[in-house]
Amino acid sequence: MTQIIRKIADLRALVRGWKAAGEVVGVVPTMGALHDGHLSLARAAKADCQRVIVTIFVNPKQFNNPDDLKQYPRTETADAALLQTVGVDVIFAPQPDEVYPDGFTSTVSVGGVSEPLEGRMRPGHFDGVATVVTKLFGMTMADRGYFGQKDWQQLQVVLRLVRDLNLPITIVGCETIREADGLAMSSRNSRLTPEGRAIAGVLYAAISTAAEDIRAGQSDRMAIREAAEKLRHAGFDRVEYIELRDAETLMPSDDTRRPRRMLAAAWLDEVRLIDNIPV
Ligand SMILES: Nc1ncnc2c1ncn2[C@@H]1O[C@H](COP(=O)(O)OP(=O)(O)OP(=O)(O)O)[C@@H](O)[C@H]1O
Ligand SMILES: CC(C)(CO)[C@@H](O)C(=O)[O-]
Ligand code: BAL
Repeated sequence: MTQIIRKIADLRALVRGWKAAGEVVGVVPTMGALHDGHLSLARAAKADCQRVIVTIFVNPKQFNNPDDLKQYPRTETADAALLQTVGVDVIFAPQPDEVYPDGFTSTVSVGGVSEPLEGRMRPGHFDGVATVVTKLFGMTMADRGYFGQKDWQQLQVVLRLVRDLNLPITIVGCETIREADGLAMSSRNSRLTPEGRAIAGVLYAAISTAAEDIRAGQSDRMAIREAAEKLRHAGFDRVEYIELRDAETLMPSDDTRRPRRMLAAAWLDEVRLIDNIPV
């Protein structure tokens, strides 16, 4: 039976018991409105760990856009039913004042990898993510943390955070789960209109073709320009960025000996879609 816990003290008491019994604890941090992408992380955690905690917390500190925070989908009852089917032990779903009580003033800020791309477009976003993730690791005392590659830059930020602060947790990056047309599953997809949803798969198709063309010898700049054209032609409202970067540092890179990643963000129906693939 999946248990819902809202208080940090209750969670810690339970986890202490598990740890005393020598059990490995996995955590899957989420903001809820769960889909198969999240469930794949929970399943990966179940495969590796004796105990699995899924956290559901719409973290106000990582939203730079108040409308985005207000409109963020909240579906806790359905989420709990889904997590029950995966055999998750605990849903930790605290209220904001449990996580950020009066007098809270600390911020965790990861340099370098947090700064470009999402960091530039969503000022303060990764400080909010790094702060809450550090707190969730502390609250859950988990041995392993599961994150999706869909949020590639976030995964690199978390890996850097754990290395820099010597946090006693192993981070596992899990593959992006996609809809049949290639669209990366995301809670925000539910805000697309039927017309928008019909063209949203072009984002993955366009960056996949660009990556193939680059591997075949086309210039990075030309391949990226063609991908952006395809998005505009399909009906995307705005392409925020399509960039080829070092996969770990997220800095511009033409060093083909190191892993590189193509990352993109584009607007459709006032929904901001992101995606990324290896090159
Ligand atoms: N399609 C997916 N495949 C694999 N992991 C995913 C996918 N979508 C989200 N995740 C991962 O699930 C975790 C929680 O993400 P989050 O709750 O923000 O969901 P989301 O669907 O990405 O929502 P958003 O609309 O905010 O992008 C993150 O580690 C994220 O990378
Ligand atoms: C990791 C996370 C749960 C932190 O709030 C969030 O950024 C997310 O859902 O990817
Ligand atoms: N999925 C990353 C969290 C966010 O977009 O705020």
